[in-house]
Amino acid sequence: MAESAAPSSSKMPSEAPTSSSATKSEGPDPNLAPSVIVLGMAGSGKTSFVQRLTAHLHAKKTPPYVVNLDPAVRKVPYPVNIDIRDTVKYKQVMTEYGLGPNGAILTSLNLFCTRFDQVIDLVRARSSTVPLTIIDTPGQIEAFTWSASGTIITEALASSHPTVVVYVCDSARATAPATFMSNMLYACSILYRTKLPFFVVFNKADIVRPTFAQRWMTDFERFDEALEDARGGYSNDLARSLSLVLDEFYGGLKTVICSALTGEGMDEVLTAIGECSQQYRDQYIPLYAEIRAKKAEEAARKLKEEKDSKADDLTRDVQALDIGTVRDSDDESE
Ligand SMILES: Nc1nc2c(ncn2[C@@H]2O[C@H](COP(=O)(O)OP(=O)(O)OP(=O)(O)O)[C@@H](O)[C@H]2O)c(=O)[nH]1
Repeated sequence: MAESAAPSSSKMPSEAPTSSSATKSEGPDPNLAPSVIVLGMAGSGKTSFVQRLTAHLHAKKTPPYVVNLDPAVRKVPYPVNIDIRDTVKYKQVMTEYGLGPNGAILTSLNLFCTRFDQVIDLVRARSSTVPLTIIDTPGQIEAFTWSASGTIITEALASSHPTVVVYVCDSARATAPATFMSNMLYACSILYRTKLPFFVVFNKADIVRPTFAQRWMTDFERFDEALEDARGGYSNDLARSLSLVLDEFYGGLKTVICSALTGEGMDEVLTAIGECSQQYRDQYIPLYAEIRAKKAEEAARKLKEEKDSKADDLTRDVQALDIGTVRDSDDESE
């Protein structure tokens, strides 16, 4: 890792890790600086957004701590503190294990995540001197959001200190109602999967003003009209139904309009991060405590079941032994 703690990539884990040593047993510290996980579809502008937000914070003389989790990116255009590429060589992973691009990204993340506890330690150590930690993720969103290592990394951060998810949406592409709906479905699934405080950034506002998207989220009729204009047949019917389903999701959703190109909206992004960090303290920590208590209860129940079943086996063995002993002594007396 750039503040380097390097897991060796010479051995490929046979499958994705299933648990993390990164999970801090003592529970989250709400007073540490928040970590911001930046997600979004390929090309939505995640890296440009991280670059702009980093520059914005540098200009305010409060530089952030920055982590790059994209092993396949050729050039990182911002000052990075921890870079997955210093630890895992993506091209080497590809040739060594005969993998395609996506398999190599997943494997690189798996390798990195086995030592993510060291990243957490570094992030926590810097927490008193930086306003926030920004985490850039791989281009293919599913490599992070639907992988075991993505879940482990997210949970390791969330169980350590305030963690916020930012979903970057490409406003220019979202003008098509079906693409907009795909983005919203993705955003919604990430929210329900991570349960973390969350907001959507409508990026590339310099190309298209994303006020249309905000209107679609608050006024179903407007979205319906856009669907009529798009004339997409079955997919429009589907988008219409989904829009009604997503109504509740839209209701509690924070959105920010920004442009990573011009720098528009960066103060609003910082405000949203602040609000989400507070939401983490007020809502996620109690939820997390509840989840931990449930898990501990479940583990204790399983342990007791195992012990009881072993005790039953032992009793049966002893009984069988007794019967054998009685038979043996009967045989002897005969
Ligand atoms: N006009 C404009 N272009 C942008 C903006 N943000 C990003 N771009 C452009 O969009 C393209 C993709 O941006 P990236 O930052 O590489 O997007 P990404 O999501 O990190 O891409 P991958 O990680 O490769 O999926 C680049 O050509 C950027 O210059 C923006 O706010 N306005």
